[in-house]
Amino acid sequence: LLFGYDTASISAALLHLGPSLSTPEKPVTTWDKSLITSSTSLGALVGGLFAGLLADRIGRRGVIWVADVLFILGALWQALAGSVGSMVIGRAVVGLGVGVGSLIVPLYISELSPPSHRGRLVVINVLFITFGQLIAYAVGLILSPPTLSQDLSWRFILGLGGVPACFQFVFMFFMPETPRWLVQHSRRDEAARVVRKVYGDLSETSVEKVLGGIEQGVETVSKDPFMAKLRAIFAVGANRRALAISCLLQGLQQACGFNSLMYYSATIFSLVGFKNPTATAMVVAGTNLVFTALAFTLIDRIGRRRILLWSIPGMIVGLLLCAIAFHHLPILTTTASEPSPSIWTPLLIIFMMTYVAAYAIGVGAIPWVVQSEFFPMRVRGLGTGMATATNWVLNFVVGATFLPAVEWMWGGAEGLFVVYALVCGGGFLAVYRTYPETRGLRMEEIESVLRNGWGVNRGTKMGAGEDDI
Ligand SMILES: O[C@H]1[C@H](O)[C@@H](O)[C@H](O)[C@@H](O)[C@H]1O
Repeated sequence: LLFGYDTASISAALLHLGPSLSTPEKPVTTWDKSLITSSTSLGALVGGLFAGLLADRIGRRGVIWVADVLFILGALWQALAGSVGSMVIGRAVVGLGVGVGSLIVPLYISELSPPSHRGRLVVINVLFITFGQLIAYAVGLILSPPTLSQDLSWRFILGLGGVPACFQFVFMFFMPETPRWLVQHSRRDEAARVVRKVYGDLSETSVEKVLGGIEQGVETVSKDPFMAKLRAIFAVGANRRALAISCLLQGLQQACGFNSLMYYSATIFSLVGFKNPTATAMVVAGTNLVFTALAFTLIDRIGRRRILLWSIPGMIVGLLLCAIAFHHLPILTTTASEPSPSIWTPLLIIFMMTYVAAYAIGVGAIPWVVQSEFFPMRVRGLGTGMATATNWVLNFVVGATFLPAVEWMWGGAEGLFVVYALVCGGGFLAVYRTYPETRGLRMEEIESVLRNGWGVNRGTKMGAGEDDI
């Protein structure tokens, strides 16, 4: 929820922060706005890279607390910012929190949950990201002028991100550490207590079995120095393929341009003359939430691969239709000018909803699931870290280039949307050729599929079992 709120709240805030952060000599420019937006992604990249290492030292719970502190500090900093520079710092601090959260929360969920529930629980995480984004838009709508003055509105929209972090900070005292980390730090009794609590009615022999499995995995992991893991991830064919597919999917999730809508949809809608751009932008966030919920129900029934192969063509159609609509829409250069009524305005919303729906049902959620189930224990930390980093690097590129690209190319949003469509086309081919179906397969079966090379398994075997949690 915090990940979602803090990445999306910028959409409404961007509409109002200009006058507060401008000086007579230096008004806030498009570049400043891009920098303010994308500093969060850059912070997230750095945060994600360190989170894994920290998680092994101070525990998964400890790192969630660290993320909360960053969320709270960053929110306060943004709310009090007086210049573009200090705003960039505030957003980068929040970004650190987002990056730490984006790595640690799926890890925490997957280490704590029984393997048969892992995929769907990771989708719940994405569902909450999209819910946080919707809340951010709703808060943006409610607090925008005239409810609050222009200066107070964006300060409250961004500052409120600290509130859920305070709640989580307290709630985490009532949550357990993961059994895997406890075993790794020779706290076996506590680990047994957590396993009993999570699984409910497990017999003592089964608890021992689960703990035995964890111990085996932990042994191989802790004996490996970092360089050995690095070698293993590139030299072993199955690991290399797992890494390539995870990074490919995370890269596609961002390079398809979705977050340019998430961050800038209010700006886009105000440019094409919508009276209430934030309300209109809520359509984007709402569609994302609803179709991520649908993904939750479909992911185990239809299979990851098949959903992706439906999702990407839908995105391409949506993007090309948006490009056509942009081509026909005049761009307003001042907020005072009135657009002439045009059929393309409502059509643009419908086309964007098509794109967002197609994205949310597959590309929006599946990369997070795949990276949590593809890597064997030995390289899991490193592999998920690298895939998450790929996500944030491309998130940064898309966030930083959107406004300048639109400004240069305009009527150029259409050009950019065609570029996103081409990226999706490449993504489709890559997924079609390389990504094997893993629905219902156990960890070791996934490994054997990956060992045997690209795209060998199009099977649909059901019945997830236990594995090396
Ligand atoms: O899975 C999430 C989700 O799709 C969000 O809506 C998006 O903003 C994030 O970048 C992505 O990682």
